[in-house]
Parts: sequence; structure tokens; C-alpha cells
Amino acid sequence: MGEADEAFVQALGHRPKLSITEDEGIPLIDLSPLSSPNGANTKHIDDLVVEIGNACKTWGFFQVINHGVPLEKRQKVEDAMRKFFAQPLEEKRKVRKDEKKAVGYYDNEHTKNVRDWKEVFDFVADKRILMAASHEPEDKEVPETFNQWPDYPPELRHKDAGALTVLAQDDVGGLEVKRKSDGEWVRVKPTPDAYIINVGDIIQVWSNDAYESVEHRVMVNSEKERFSIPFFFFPSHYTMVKPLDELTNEQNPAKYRAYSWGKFLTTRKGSNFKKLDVENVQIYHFRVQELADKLERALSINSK
Ligand SMILES: O=C(O)CCC(=O)C(=O)O
Ligand SMILES: [Fe+2]
Repeated sequence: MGEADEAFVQALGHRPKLSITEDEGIPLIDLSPLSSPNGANTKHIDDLVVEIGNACKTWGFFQVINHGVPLEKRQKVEDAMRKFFAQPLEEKRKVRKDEKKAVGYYDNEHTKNVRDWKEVFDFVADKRILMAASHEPEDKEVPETFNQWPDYPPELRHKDAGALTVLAQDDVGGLEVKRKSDGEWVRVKPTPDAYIINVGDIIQVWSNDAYESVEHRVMVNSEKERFSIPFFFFPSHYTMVKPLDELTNEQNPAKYRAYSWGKFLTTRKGSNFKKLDVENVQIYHFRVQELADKLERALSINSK
């Protein structure tokens, strides 16, 4: 075997283990009360809300069935996706996405500064949107679009930066979630026609840490290619993200200061195409405690 490009190489502690833990415990939630033909039954809806709340607290991940999305729609998207990716590389590269072009094909994304072993096609479902040109406060907004589909798996552990993610994975499987109770990586069992939903960083901040954004990763295998279709649910770029007023009070003060979602995303995306030597922006950088510690360190350096 030839030498691997060092951009793909994971730090030792993040390489996969050889055995797989498949967890039956990731909640499977039946959404049929939402589309009940006799109108929604309040008791069932209340139970559903509790079930979803518990899943978000315990796992940060759950699968939904009887969600009302017609199977034919999913099959149509899957057919188009397979057809697109089956084309020769030079064809796919004709619709290439890069640092200036926000949508299209790419195969050189970096997550946490390590290159992913995947191919992606990002596309836009909606109108054009405005986005900050950079993280710098004086930079103007520029028109941009962002929506991701479909994703040929990222291999790296990460948390999703948006509010929540809805994901369709195929029957090959490979998505792994870091179990909150013991830090073990467990595999999300492929369930036909189910969608996987996970809490992202924004919900963690909005809920002032009541619901945590959980680390996950995708393990590739050399025998069978795998497809997945993630939908990242993001707020508008001008949204300032901060703990919700109704969830904070004197006993539970805001743990984060407000940050601009558009600027956060722009800074994040700056490292999507190259390996940087510094850690990319993370929500913990906006933690009030983290900022207080930094200030304390700075003051103690200055007084020496
Ligand atoms: O492909 C998957 O199963 C997960 C994809 C993912 O985690 C992501 O794109 O953020
Ligand atoms: Fe993800």
C-alpha cells in the first residue's frame, strides 16, 4: 500500500476501533400521532413531546418513523444522487464548489482540520440569502446560499453547528454516536424509511445546555459505498444566537454570550477546504466561563 496523504490522517485517539457496538437504545420515535386521521389527540401529542424531550436529553439523537414523508420522494432523491455520483470525476468537477462558489460538488472538505474521505454535493432549495463575508465586524454581507445534499460520509468526529439535522442514511450504516452515559461510540442501526434527527450546537446554546449537541462520526468501509442525505436546519444568517430568555433566570444564568450565526458559519467554512493549524471556531468559545477564565489569565500575565 502506498503512503497515505497526511491530510487524511487522524490523531491516534480518534482512529476507529475494530469492534462495533450497535446500540438498540437510540430512541425510535413514532410520529403517527401528528398525522392521525381523527385529528391530533392532545394526550398523544403531549406524550410525544415528552418522548422527544427525553431523547434529546439522554442521547441528543433519535430516529423517527411514520413521519409522513412519502417514500417515493426519498427514492427519487436517492436515485438522482446515485446517478450523479456514479459519473466520472471530471464530469462531477464541472459543477465544482470552491471557496467562492457556495453550491456544487466537492471532495476535499476538511472537518476539524483533517481531510474527510467523502464526496459531497451541496445544493440550494431556497432563494438566495445574505451571509457575512468574513468573521471581521466591518466586512459587508455578500449573497450566498447554503444547503447540503447529499453527503458521502464524513469520517470525522464532529458536532453539527446548526440548530438540528435531519438525516437519511442508507442500509450500509456507519453513523456512530458518542453515548453520553459512558463516552462509548455506538452505531445507529439503519432503519428502513426512518429519519435520524440530532440536536445541533444552536439548540445547545438556546437551551442553555439543557439539550447537548452530541459528537458523532461516520466510519467508512472498503467493501461498500455509502450514501447519506443530511438536511441542516439553520437560522437566518443575521440571527444572534444566545440562551433563550424564558429558559434563563438568576438560578440558571445564561452560560453563553450572544454570537452572530452568519459570522460563525463564515469562519467555520473558511477551514472547510484546507488544513489549518488552529482550532476552528466552536460554541464553547462563547461560554461566559471560558471568557472569564481567559480574562483572568490575561490579567495575571499583565500583572507579572
Ligand atoms: O452521513 C452521515 O450519516 C452523517 C453525516 C454528518 O454527520 C454530517 O454531515 O454532519
Ligand atoms: Fe454531522
